[in-house]
Amino acid sequence: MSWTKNTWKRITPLYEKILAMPFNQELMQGTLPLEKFKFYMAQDAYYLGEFGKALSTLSGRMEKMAHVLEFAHFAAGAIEVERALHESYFKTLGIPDTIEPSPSCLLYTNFLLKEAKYADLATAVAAVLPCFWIYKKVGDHIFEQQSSVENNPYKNWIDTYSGEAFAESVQKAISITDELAEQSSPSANEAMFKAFEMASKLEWMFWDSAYRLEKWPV
Ligand SMILES: Cc1ncc(CO)c(N)n1
Ligand SMILES: Cc1ncsc1CCO
Repeated sequence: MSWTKNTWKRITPLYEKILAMPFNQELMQGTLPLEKFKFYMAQDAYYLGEFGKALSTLSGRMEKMAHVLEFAHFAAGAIEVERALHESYFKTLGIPDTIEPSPSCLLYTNFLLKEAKYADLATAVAAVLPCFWIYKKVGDHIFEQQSSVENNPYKNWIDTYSGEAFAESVQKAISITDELAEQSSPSANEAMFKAFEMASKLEWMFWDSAYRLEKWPV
């Protein structure tokens, strides 16, 4: 079984917890309070900028030219989505331009930047994969379930992550990760799993922190 197939099997209980989160359930129903969505949007803009830098670092660490190029495209894609958020939601929702990251957001982005720079290459790639794959799965799930909901105010968000362009990137990221896993030892494959699992937990925390409008304790 491929590394990614095996990993998805092991991560499924956590993925199901993510689907059941009130943030995602209410986003799907269109009932998520706007204040929570605005908080999420602002934090996600910060996230996408740092995520873009992590992908850029990974691009420069790749051995195959095809992979250098793919990760450069991913990095550009993340920054373009960030830009698009500023052009659409930021203007209409009146979100300020400078964003202080919440504790969970900073924890997640710093984890990704640290892995991208210092982890073994295969582990570093496994650390960024949940950002692609979990969003694709959540986006598809919400898209399939929301046909009964009319005029969902979060349609734009849903369309981004259930769309064809994002699907192509996700498929490429999955196949590069499997290629690197095949060239790695069983213990390296387990280190990859640990990084994937950590990033998946941080995805859960990111949604949870938005729902709670997380603040710094001091
Ligand atoms: C927190 C988070 N993870 C993943 C994605 C998908 O790029 C996103 N926009 N935000
Ligand atoms: C993972 C990801 N999220 C937003 S853009 C992007 C890279 C795809 O181009």
